[in-house]
Amino acid sequence: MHGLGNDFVILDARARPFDLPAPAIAAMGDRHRGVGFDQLITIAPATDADITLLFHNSDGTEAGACGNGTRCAASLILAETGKPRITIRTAHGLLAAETLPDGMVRVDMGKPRLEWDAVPLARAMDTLHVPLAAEGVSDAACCSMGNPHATFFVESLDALDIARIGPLLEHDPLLPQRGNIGFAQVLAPDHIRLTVWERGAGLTLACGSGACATVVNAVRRGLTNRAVTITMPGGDLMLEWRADDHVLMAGPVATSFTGEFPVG
Ligand SMILES: N[C@H](CCC[C@H](N)C(=O)O)C(=O)O
Repeated sequence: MHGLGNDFVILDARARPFDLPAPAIAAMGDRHRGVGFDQLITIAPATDADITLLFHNSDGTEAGACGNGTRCAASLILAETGKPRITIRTAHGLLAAETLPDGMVRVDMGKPRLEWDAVPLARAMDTLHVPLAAEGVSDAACCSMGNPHATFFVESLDALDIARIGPLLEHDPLLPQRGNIGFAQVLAPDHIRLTVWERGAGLTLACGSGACATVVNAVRRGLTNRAVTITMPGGDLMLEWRADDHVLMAGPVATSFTGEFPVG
């Protein structure tokens, strides 16, 4: 499936639990020799929710959150159960998802974490002004949506060589668990243009948790309203950082193909 070109292989492990080792995930994630994906999403049973979701990047590493993947997997369970709303157990807590009247899938991505050790950063500092820098960018705003995000607000995205500076910033020592790196251009108080270099997956067409982190950081910097459209290379997501601190994200989902994968 994909959400705005942010693509996923979604495995249903509810009937038969399995544990894929990191090298097997990376092999499946290889776009030339495997299936290829930004993230592998595993649907597992839950005792206190409709499902549990686990996320792995295409390099085999685990991620605590994945916004677009959550929307995609949620759409399967919403269709399967016929429920108007489902709950999802993730490493970032219990999330809720629903289908909107226009067919978009909306997820309540929970609350952002703004403390330096929650991002996490390497040492105590103000997460609104983090001295990360690379050619053309400086002064990041950081937060966690269950995974680490750094956002750079720039005059123009067109001047940046993101494929070059993205991996340098992802691996900066200030980010001990590495980071998802967002490059944001504020077009209007309700509109942001965003490209994300993802930890463990590289340049993506869209990133849901990155879009959540961007609206949070933009509002903290006084740059936008709390409700914004975020335009990424793959398309638009609708974001709202509500007064109760929850971040809501809505957008389209699509199924590319279905199949069976032998897990041994
Ligand atoms: N594509 C995902 C983000 C994956 C984050 C992952 N790259 C990490 O290591 O945290 C999304 O839509 O939120």
